[in-house]
Amino acid sequence: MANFSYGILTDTCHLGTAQDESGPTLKMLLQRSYNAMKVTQSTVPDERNEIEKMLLYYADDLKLHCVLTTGGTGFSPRDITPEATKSVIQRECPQLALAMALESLKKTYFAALSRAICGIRNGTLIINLPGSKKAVVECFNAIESIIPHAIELIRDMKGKTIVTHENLQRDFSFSVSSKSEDDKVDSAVFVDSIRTTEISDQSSESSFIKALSVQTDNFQRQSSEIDQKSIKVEDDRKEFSKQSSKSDSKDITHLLNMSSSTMNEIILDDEILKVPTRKKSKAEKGEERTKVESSNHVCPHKTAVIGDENDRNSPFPMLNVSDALEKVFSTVKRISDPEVLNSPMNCPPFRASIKDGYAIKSTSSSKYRKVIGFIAAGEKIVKKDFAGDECFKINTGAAIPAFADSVVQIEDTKLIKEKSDGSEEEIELLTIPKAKCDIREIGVDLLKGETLFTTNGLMDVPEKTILASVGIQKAQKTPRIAVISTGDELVDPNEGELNEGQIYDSNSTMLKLLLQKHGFEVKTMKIAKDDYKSLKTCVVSSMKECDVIISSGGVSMGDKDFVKPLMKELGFEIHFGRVNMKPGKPMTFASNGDGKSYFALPGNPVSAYVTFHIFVLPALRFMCGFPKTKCQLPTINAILQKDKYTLDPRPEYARAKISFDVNKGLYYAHMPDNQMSSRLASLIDADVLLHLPAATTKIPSVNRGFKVKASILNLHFISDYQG
Ligand SMILES: Nc1nc2c(c(=O)[nH]1)N[C@H]1C(S)=C(S)[C@@H](COP(=O)(O)OP(=O)(O)OC[C@H]3O[C@@H](n4cnc5c(N)ncnc54)[C@H](O)[C@@H]3O)O[C@H]1N2
Ligand code: MOO
Ligand SMILES: [Mg+2]
Repeated sequence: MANFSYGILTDTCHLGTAQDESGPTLKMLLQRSYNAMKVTQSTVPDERNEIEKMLLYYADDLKLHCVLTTGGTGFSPRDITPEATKSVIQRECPQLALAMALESLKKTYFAALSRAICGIRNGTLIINLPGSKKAVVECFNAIESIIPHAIELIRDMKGKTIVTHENLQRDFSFSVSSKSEDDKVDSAVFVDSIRTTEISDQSSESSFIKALSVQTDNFQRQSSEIDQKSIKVEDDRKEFSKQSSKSDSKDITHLLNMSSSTMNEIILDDEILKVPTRKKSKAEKGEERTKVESSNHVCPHKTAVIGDENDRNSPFPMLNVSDALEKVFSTVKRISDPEVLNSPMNCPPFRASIKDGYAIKSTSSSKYRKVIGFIAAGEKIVKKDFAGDECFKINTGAAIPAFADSVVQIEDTKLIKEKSDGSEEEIELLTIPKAKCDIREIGVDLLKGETLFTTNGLMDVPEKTILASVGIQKAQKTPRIAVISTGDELVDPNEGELNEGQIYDSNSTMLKLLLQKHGFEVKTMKIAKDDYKSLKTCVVSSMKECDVIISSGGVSMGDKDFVKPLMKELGFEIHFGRVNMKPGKPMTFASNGDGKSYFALPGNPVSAYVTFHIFVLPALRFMCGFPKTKCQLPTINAILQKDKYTLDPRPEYARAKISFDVNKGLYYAHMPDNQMSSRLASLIDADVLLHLPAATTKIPSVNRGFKVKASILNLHFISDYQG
């Protein structure tokens, strides 16, 4: 995301004598959500011309990308921010104000008393927000994800616009596909690759242009603000439309990604085809899936097809990873508002010596100084006055005597005389002392009242350490998490021997340790039997204690895979039940009205490991207040060191080792052949997850030298240094 410049203008009318909390909160939100580096903040009195002047200054002189006002939007005679805004904007954006109003009205009817407006002046987006801190947070959250995109549109940043717009359209997006499995994957991959913005590295040029073409078509239809000129690559487009037009309407229906509301328009090569909305399956209606699917067998070649009552395919549309992740981000709730923590004390709280040496008076010209005392760290401040030719021996970190103004380090002195007990009596200064030398002044590290940092639930070592340094004890605020393993075959590795047909439960250990590794605690851990009642008891009791449930197993097509029907029965909305990824296809995510999130990971251990990193970890970090940009695993680009790898029809997260060529500054990915999702051994030495694209008819495999994005799994992610 580009780093845009923001302005915050607080109308002081609502403040009275109180301090402005909304402005700083807003600044924090901008920094947290967009990593905003440039935020200009000021307050204005509730005078219309003053507000207008500041808005003009922000827009015309500073040319800020976006200005957010807080306060002055109400009904009282002093509330004139909307009027001031109206007089400077050239184009009004009423739907932005509506988006905020709709969100606020969910919280309180009093939101109807806001007259906030939004609009554009030249290249600057101006947004009125209410005055109260709480309302500012609510309104900002309502439009958080749309502001950068709005700016891109205003500034006519087309390249970015296409990518961002596609992200924003996730609820209405879909992958256009054709009859053959390969071709279907082909177009889905293009859409995914462009959406994840890693276009240039991994796609061939024509793939990229083709993807851009598909994207552009969709995008252009939905935004009248955007240049209508389409990007055409004739050959690719012809082939694409030829394949697409082969599909009958039933096929097209199956291929729609119906992740949210009923999408019944599909845009295909300049035509809008109306396709019938698919009849809901019993499972989607919340009826027990066992009745529908108890004897299911699904042909593996049709895994992306959405089933209905007449066939045995999964009724859940298969989302691509980026859409599924966006769904997670837009569903899970931040567990606490960010809070600015200020230092309750000065650091250091007293003048401290920076060196082991002598505390002296720099005002004295005496070369020789009598040593009249010894001051160690931790001792009280020596308050008594002393003569210019006297000094105190002092240790690093000890309090400077009240009447000393300088420290001379031991190295710059010479011992002249010792007492009979061996202690120092007189020294000679070898340098001319300067005032304030080697003294750490009060508050030089931190001033009382100075901002320490903005909290999020999950504090890292520097945050926890700085709190310790000022004596604040603050508990982490992380979600309460339940981990549930499902399966009749599972035996707790700490208990009992295996009988025939049984295996040890390794997912519980894995998920617990992964959560702990990333700073989260597990509140409850359970193993549920593969029967509906046992699973229900387990989930219901976990829901009482926890905000997040992470289960593994029981989400695929088996007649004992009860997780999805149970979610329905317990009132969860299933946001997705399949994802186009390998491993991890049956990955499921649901939430309920009480703000509980349920991540149902596939049972295969490696599938659970991968889906944890791709979905659960980012969600938990997001809940704790991290900006989206800091929720996912960090990535690098690596060069594949493998002669030929046949790509899967699904985009694959392959485990690989990384070596680093120190001279060339390049990362190389070494990928073992056996990537089976049951093979936990593939995780040993796995430094990264490679993002391998799905196979297409044109690119069925990748070779040595293929540049691939890789998500870093471990702190020590370089197994070998070369050169
Ligand atoms: N007809 C179809 N069958 C399957 C499909 C499909 O699309 N159609 N998808 C396959 C994929 S992909 C995956 S992944 C698995 C996911 O299955 P479930 O989430 O339903 O998990 P289970 O069936 O309960 O178990 C799968 C596998 O994992 C082992 N397992 C489960 N829990 C644990 C644990 N805690 N520790 C260690 N190992 C565990 C379990 O024994 C099974 O071997 O479905 C495919 N099937
Ligand atoms: O996609 Mo499943 O997660 O391979 O084993
Ligand atoms: Mg299963």
